[in-house]
Amino acid sequence: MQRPFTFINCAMSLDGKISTKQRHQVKISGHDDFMRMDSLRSGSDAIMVGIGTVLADDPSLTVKSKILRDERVEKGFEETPVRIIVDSLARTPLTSDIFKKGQGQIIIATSRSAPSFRVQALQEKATIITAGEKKVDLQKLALKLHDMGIKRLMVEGGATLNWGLISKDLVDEIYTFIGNMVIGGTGAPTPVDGAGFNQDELKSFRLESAEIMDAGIVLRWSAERK
Ligand SMILES: NC(=O)C1=CN([C@@H]2O[C@H](COP(=O)(O)OP(=O)(O)OC[C@H]3O[C@@H](n4cnc5c(N)ncnc54)[C@H](OP(=O)(O)O)[C@@H]3O)[C@@H](O)[C@H]2O)C=CC1
Ligand SMILES: Nc1nc(O)c(N)c(N[C@@H]2O[C@H](COP(=O)(O)O)[C@@H](O)[C@H]2O)n1
Repeated sequence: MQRPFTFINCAMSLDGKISTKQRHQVKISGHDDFMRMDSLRSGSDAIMVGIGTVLADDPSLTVKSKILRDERVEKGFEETPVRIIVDSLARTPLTSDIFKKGQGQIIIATSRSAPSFRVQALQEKATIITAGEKKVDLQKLALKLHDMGIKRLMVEGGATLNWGLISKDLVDEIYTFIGNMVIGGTGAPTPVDGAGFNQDELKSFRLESAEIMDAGIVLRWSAERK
């Protein structure tokens, strides 16, 4: 299957949480890790998030460094990589920051269950891709994105989208920044939530690097294929 090289980047607390139990965004990374993330954004053809992250964090997903934006333009790319929201029911608010900041293509990946009035409203602002009946079929979406020229895809969560991709073997690398705070909370999201694997289904990743950064550490993992 021809699909983009896909990697997840996330930041978690030392106790393995990516936001609070109220799903409020937490600044886990420090300056250097945000710069590392910006550089990963800039080197990608597209950046993807789930609708849960849009509703919780309202991210813009733009490249923050002017130097990196200028480098992209010099190479003939848009300042901002393509931004993709995985949103089965087309719930993305029309007032989202993603529509207000940055340039370039925005893709909303929906399912056939999305109400047509919401799809029509979003069509004014974004390219709509339909894949799947109730939920977005991530394998079909990956194929379509590859056909559209997206060869390197950065995923910025959240917990449920990460599960959807990893459980379908669609992830090649994971970067995890581990920060120096404890968030706690049984219901607070972790890097990968969803249904979870049974013992005989666990996915393995190989540790490629570990680098002390800010007040924490950044790990890079690559998928071990069976
Ligand atoms: N620290 C960090 O690095 C980061 C933290 N976060 C945090 O994560 C939380 C958000 O995570 P979460 O609530 O899990 O939301 P996600 O961003 O993971 O979005 C999940 C939603 O995506 C949609 N979706 C559609 N198809 C699929 C599919 N096949 N598989 C999986 N999901 C699918 C579903 O909604 P629908 O059915 O409506 O389409 C689903 O509920 C927030 O608290 C945010 O702050 C987020 C990013 C990074
Ligand atoms: N890498 C990282 N470190 C943190 O501490 C974070 N809280 C996040 N969150 C992610 O960054 C997105 C914000 O993007 P914009 O600055 O709006 O472009 C947010 O939605 C999370 O995906 N990441």
